[in-house]
Order: sequence, then C-alpha cells, then structure tokens
Amino acid sequence: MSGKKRHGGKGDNGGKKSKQLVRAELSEELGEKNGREELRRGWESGETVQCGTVVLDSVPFQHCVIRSFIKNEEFLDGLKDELLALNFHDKSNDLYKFQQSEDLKSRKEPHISALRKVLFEDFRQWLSEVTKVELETTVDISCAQYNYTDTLLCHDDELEGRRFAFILYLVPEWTEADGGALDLYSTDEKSQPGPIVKSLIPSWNTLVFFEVSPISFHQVSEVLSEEKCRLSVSGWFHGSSLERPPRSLDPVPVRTPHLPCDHEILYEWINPDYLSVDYQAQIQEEFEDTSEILLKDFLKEDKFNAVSAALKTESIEWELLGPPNRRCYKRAKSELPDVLKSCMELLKSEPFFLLLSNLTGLKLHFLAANNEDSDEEEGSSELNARAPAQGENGDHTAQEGSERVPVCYGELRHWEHGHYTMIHDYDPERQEFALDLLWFCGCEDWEAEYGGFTSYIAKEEDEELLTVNPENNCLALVYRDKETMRFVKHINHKSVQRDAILPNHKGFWDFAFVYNE
Ligand SMILES: O=C(O)CCC(=O)C(=O)O
Ligand SMILES: [Fe+2]
Repeated sequence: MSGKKRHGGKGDNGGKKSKQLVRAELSEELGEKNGREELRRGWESGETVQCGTVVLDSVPFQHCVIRSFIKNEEFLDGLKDELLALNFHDKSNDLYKFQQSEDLKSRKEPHISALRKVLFEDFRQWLSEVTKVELETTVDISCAQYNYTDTLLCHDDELEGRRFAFILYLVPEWTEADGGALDLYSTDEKSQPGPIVKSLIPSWNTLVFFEVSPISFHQVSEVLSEEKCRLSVSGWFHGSSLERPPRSLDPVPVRTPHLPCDHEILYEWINPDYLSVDYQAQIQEEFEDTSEILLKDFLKEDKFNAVSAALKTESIEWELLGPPNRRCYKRAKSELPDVLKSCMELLKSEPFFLLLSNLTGLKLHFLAANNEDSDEEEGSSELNARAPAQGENGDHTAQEGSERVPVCYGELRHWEHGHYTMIHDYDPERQEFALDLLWFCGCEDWEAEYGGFTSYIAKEEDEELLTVNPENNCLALVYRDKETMRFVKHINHKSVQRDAILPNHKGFWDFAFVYNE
C-alpha cells in the first residue's frame, strides 16, 4: 500500500478513510428521467430547452449550461482549496495567457479524485444519454486560473478524439464587467468565425459543455477584474470526432516589384547615418550573423514628426481585419493623407529596395547582385551597393531560367487594446523566406507588459526566437526562414491606462512590409 506518500493539498489527511468520505454527487435534477428525455429530444431537434437548472441551445452551436451542477456545495469549497494548492504554470503564446495546473488525471487529492469520478462516470453517462453519442472513458482534465489581463482567444478546440468540451466554474460573484466571459462566435458559410453572438458569464458551480465541431469557435474574453480569479476545471469527453471540412486559405496579398523612383528620396527621408557605406557594411555584417537588426532613429526627425502628426491628427479610414481565429487589428485603407502615402511609397521604392539589400546582404535589387562574383569590386550605384553574400537563403522555387523579381507587400496598421495576430496553418506567410520590416510610430511609454510585441518562434516548437518591441522611429528588419513563424501578442487592458493619459491617440501604429528576393 502506498499510504505513506501524502499528496499535499489542504484538507487531505492522507488516510484512506477520509478519501472514502469525500464524494461528489450530481445535482438531483440531472438524475430525473423525464427531464433527461426532454433534453434528449431538445438536443436532437436543436431547439432551445430549459429544464430546471439545465439550458440547452444550438445557437451558434450546440451547447448547454447546467447551474448548481454538484449537489453538495461544501464539496466545492474543499475542491477549490485543493485546486489552489496545486502547482500552476504560466502559459503564454499567440492564443492565450493564463495559468494551468499540472495534469489532474492522476492527482490523488480526495476532492479532485471525487470530481474526476463524478465527471467521467456519472456525468459521462448522462451526457451520452442526452446526446446519443458514444463516449470513451478517456480522462482529459485540468484546472485553469485566469487573472487580470488573461485570455484565451478565438479557437475551436478541434483535436483528434475530442467530442465534448466541458468547463466547471469555481468563481466568486462575477459580472459582465469582470470580463472572462465564454464567448461563442457565429460562423459563415465557409465555417470561419464572425461576430460573437452569445456570452456566457461564469458562475460558481455552473458547468458548461459544448460539442467540439468545425464551427465551435469560442474564446475566454480578457479578464478585466484586477482582484478576482476565474478558476475553472475543464477538459474533454472523447469519442469519434466530427468530420472536418477543409479550411479556407487566407488570400495571398498582392506583392509588387519596386516602384521606380529617384534616389533623392532616401536623402529626404532616411537618417543620413544609414546612408553611409561604411555603416551599411557594419550593419550588413551584423545582420548576416543574427538575421535581425533594429535601426533606431531611422527616419529623419522632421519626417518622423510629420508622419506622427498625420497619424494622430488626420482622418484615416481603417478596417478591422479578421477572422478572429487569425487576426484582429486595423489596416488603413488605401486613401491616405499625403505624407503617409509618401511614406508607403518610400518603402516600396527602388532606392529603398537597394538600401535594404545593402543593409541585409539580401538580393532585393539587381545592383546588389552585380558583384556577386567578386568581393573586391565596389558597387556601382550612387550608394555604392555592396555585394550581398548570396547565402543559401533564397527560396528559389521559381521556374528555372527565369530570373525572379524581388517583390514586396506592405500595410499601415493601427494596434489598440484587444488586437492580436495568431499563427495558423492557412497563412500564406508560412513556409517562405522573407525579410520582414516593421517601422513604429506612436509608441511613447509603451511597455512590453501591454503586449503588442512581435514574437518570432520556431515552427512546431514553442521556442521564442526573437521579440520585437514597438519603439518610436525604430526600424526592425528580420529575416525569416521556412521554419519561423511570427505573431503579435494580444494587447491587454493594461495598455488602457496609458491610452487614458495620452492626449491624442490610443495604441500605436506600424508600417509592416514583407520583402521577397
Ligand atoms: O474556460 C472557459 O470558459 C473555456 C476554456 C476553453 O475554451 C479551453 O480550455 O479550451
Ligand atoms: Fe476551448
């Protein structure tokens, strides 16, 4: 007998006897046969059914809310204590920020064990009866804490074997103003999530379950309460998954070759330090080592001020981009005030492509490749283009013999509270070699803890390779290979305090361009 080993939690006096005393029971209403039959019919027909403490609904997808889920209330207090005594790990990536407990599958604490038993025995059977879905005995359960600014962005839960998701909330008095709602998204004809059509506010001893399907898009909205902890136990009942239709690819942005333009444009716009041949050579050397570089004070001060002023005071039309399982930020429409239009043109211009070649060693301009064969030869352009080291880094998938023309795509973006991008399988940016350019404006007093930074990670591993923090007039150049993905971290509620004291803007802006050799 392994009675010697004690498993921690408060209220656990280790003995076998106390374990047997701790029992969780489902609310009596769940035991009633008539109710169960009515719910079964409701589930089958997709109609909304309220049956005592149980409410079934199929909009926007089949889900159910069960209030007073566990009969013995005092059991829940014991459960909560055991859960809070567990080790929690900070989890943070493009999709979420919250704390997760160690796996609850084999924890021996009496209340946790009893909850597992009631969920995966009694309740699983109830669920099978109501939904007529055969469920496996697989135990898949953990505990989560969402505190101030934590969130789990839009996702569908789909993973082989998951048939129903469940969440049991152990929260204090909770209102809409506390955030942390379980939001359900509607979907369009291509099964892409659109607007949120239902928000379930968590409440003590309420269990929500829903069918995991290609349209079960939901999120935990950001917790806005600075004091309350949104504690929950959640997991999945497994069974055969529903069929998954292919997802739609994001439209590939139209990439264009450089715009012909006089070299004067560089002297008008760019800090002259970056136009010095020697300094460019130094930068290129560093870039070739690390594949990234930050160039501070990149634009001349008057240009930076002019762009800043235009962003803050001129009227610009923005569109909010989705779908929410992939991105949420504002992109400027093409009609722009003159100075911003000129700035966009600068970044697309031929001299700028050549400047980027000189700063990075990438072949973004034919002049940059001229002296490919000879290291001694100096470049022949006005800027003395230096030979870039033509590494193994080009994705030369173009048809053989045809010279590939370097291209770019760029947008002006506005980042505010609630905005983010996510890594996903249908991104045309996946699996390519590219030079990313970010140039920032409106970032005064921006803190990393607000989010909004761009994080580069190695595909498949969650390993963070590089973080680019927004900083005024700073140009970030990052060379991305096929194994590298990036996202912009969710901008959280802490940023709102800063917004409140800034005179004329919220969040920040960036010009985001991608260049391909
Ligand atoms: O806590 C919730 O309300 C939902 C959690 C969730 O969606 C998940 O863990 O996948
Ligand atoms: Fe989920």
